[in-house]
Amino acid sequence: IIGGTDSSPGEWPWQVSLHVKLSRQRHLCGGSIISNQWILTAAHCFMSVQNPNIWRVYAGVLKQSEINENTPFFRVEEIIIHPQYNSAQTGYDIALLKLDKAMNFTDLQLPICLPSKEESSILYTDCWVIGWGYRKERGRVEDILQKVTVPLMSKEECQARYRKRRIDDKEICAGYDEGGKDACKGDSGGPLSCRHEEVWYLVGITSWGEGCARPQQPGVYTKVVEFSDWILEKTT
Ligand SMILES: COC(=O)c1cc(NC(=O)c2cccc(O)c2C)c2cc(C(=N)N)ccc2c1
Repeated sequence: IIGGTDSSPGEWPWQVSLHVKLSRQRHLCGGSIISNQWILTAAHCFMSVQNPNIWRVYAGVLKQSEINENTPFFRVEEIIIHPQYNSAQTGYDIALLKLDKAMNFTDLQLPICLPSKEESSILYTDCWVIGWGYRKERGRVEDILQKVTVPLMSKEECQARYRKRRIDDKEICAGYDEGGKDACKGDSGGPLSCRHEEVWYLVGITSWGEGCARPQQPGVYTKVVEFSDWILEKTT
């Protein structure tokens, strides 16, 4: 996260850290708890590592330094990548992780609401992107979960910023024309959370952007409401 601040314990209880354990172990992506057995994240997180057995899901953590060999984690029983996914830049950057066992909800690990299609006309004005990703383009994974507020923008405005690419209806953009606040590498898969009438909704999944926090280069997110049917089909 560029231009953000430290989060507090329990502020974003749906945020999880996805680690890969090979010879060493490291945070690769974020994700969101959407039920006691399912995590929603980005498909591009799995492009080099599709084997479910090497992934570890950490919930209820604020700092990466809290994670050690004694920290409890969930194993991944199944990775479901959207069948139309090719690359982050061409959309459908969405994936579901089925946990090997159902988690108990606590103050530190709770699900976020999926936006419903009926409410897709809501203009969200209080949106935040969070993660342990880079704080600058040539950065590294951060210790304390960072948060930054970003305004949503129209597809037309986003398309005007990304002339070389096609921004499709299943993507949503957010950011500042002057840059300076944005998600970045390592935040991928994490939530773009928007609060509406005291309830938080998972409006976007951090997907990509040209660099990070550059002027007129907004963050591009998978538009979760466009995948409601797919999510329900796969998780029920
Ligand atoms: C795996 O996720 C990404 O690669 C990756 C690469 C990006 N964009 C880059 O151009 C980039 C950023 C940092 C280092 C770097 O090498 C690149 C290519 C990303 C940019 C944003 C955003 N601006 N909202 C969000 C997630 C990103 C994930």
